[in-house]
Amino acid sequence: MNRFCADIRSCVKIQEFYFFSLWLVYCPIFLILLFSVIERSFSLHRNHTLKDMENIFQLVRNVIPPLTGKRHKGQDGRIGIVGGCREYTGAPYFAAITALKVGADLSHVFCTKDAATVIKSYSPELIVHPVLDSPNAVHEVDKWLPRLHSVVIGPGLGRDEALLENAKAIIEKSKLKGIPIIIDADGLWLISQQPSLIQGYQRAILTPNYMEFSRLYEAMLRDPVDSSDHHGCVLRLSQALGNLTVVQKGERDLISDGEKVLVCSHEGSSRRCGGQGDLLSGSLGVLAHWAFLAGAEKTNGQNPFLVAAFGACSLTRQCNNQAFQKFGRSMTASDMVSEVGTAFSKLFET
Ligand SMILES: NC(=O)C1=CN([C@@H]2O[C@H](COP(=O)(O)OP(=O)(O)OC[C@H]3O[C@@H](n4cnc5c(N)ncnc54)[C@H](OP(=O)(O)O)[C@@H]3O)[C@@H](O)[C@H]2O)[C@@H](O)CC1
Ligand SMILES: Nc1ncnc2c1ncn2[C@@H]1O[C@H](COP(=O)(O)OP(=O)(O)OP(=O)(O)O)[C@@H](O)[C@H]1O
Ligand SMILES: [Mg+2]
Repeated sequence: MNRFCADIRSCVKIQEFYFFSLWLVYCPIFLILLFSVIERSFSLHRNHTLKDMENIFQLVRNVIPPLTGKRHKGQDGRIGIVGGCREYTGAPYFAAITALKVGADLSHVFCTKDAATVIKSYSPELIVHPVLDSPNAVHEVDKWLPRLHSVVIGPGLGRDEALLENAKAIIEKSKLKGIPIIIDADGLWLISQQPSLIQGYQRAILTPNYMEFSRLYEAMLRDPVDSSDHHGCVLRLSQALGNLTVVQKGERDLISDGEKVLVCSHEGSSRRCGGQGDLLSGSLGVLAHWAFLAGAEKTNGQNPFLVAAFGACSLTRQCNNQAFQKFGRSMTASDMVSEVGTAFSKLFET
């Protein structure tokens, strides 16, 4: 009986040993196969995304006007910035100077009287109109509109009722002339109070940050933002506004015209100082004009405002990346402005 039990025990041990050796042989093979499948699917996804990004970069390159001796001052862009009040003089400056550094020929700022001298003193390159709080503000800006290729409404505008009323009338005048309009900052505050002002005007691009997006979304969809579905939210907001272009800024920028969602995750940095969105809206002022002018052939049939927005997001993030490498934590929006030229060449001219 003892011997019988010993036989059974040794038999069980042999079986255990057998299964253990099988496990030793097959487990690594299984793991290698599993990892190779996972690796393959990730790298396929990565290649796919990189290829898509490269295609859109190429479309941005296509719309950039070549620098030739045949063009006269003004042809590459006359951009208007509507914003700048007693409290905020930095925001319209960052937007306007970025427009120039991206390649516009002339950059106009329409701001309050208080802000004008301050903004002029930052830069002799800007043309500054101290009209926004004057009784005939709308007429004063309207005089210039036929000469402007795009307008950026909102950086540093503030929330004074009279200024918002003037901004509203300037948006209406710009729409009548078919001018591309970029709406940012307090301009978005105005739109979230009165969405019909811009609804259905497909030459408009809205550039909300996190907070501005939530306000707009709640105003239009009567629901809070679904934080598990960012793509769906930006798509729905664009659709609700009549398929105009929405750029939701954040860790990744999501850009939608209600049909497509482009993602810009170009490497920036973790530094979140104020003014970065102003660089984005200023550069978008120029790129929207260039893409709109270039026509469908140059953008391969893609919505020109999607292409422009992708270009502006990539450029802003590249400026952020370069400035952060130089200055680290002390980096500010002015340091990013200094990087516009090299960032632009690196992304679009190499
Ligand atoms: N140098 C200058 O002159 C500059 C002037 N500027 C001008 O200032 C004006 C107001 O613009 P704005 O962006 O500060 O106003 P608004 O939309 O109310 O947001 C404010 C609140 O939103 C929140 N918040 C924001 N992001 C968030 C996030 N990711 N995740 C979560 N929360 C987030 C955050 O809330 P908090 O953290 O404080 O609770 C924050 O306080 C406008 O004219 C603009 O052009 C700027 O351009 C900067 C440079
Ligand atoms: N978490 C993040 N990581 C990387 N980049 C970001 C992040 N958040 C925003 N950005 C980038 O910073 C730029 C400005 O976005 P932001 O949300 O700061 O705008 P904003 O609040 O309007 O800025 P401003 O201070 O000029 O008003 C965009 O180009 C965006 O891509
Ligand atoms: Mg902003």
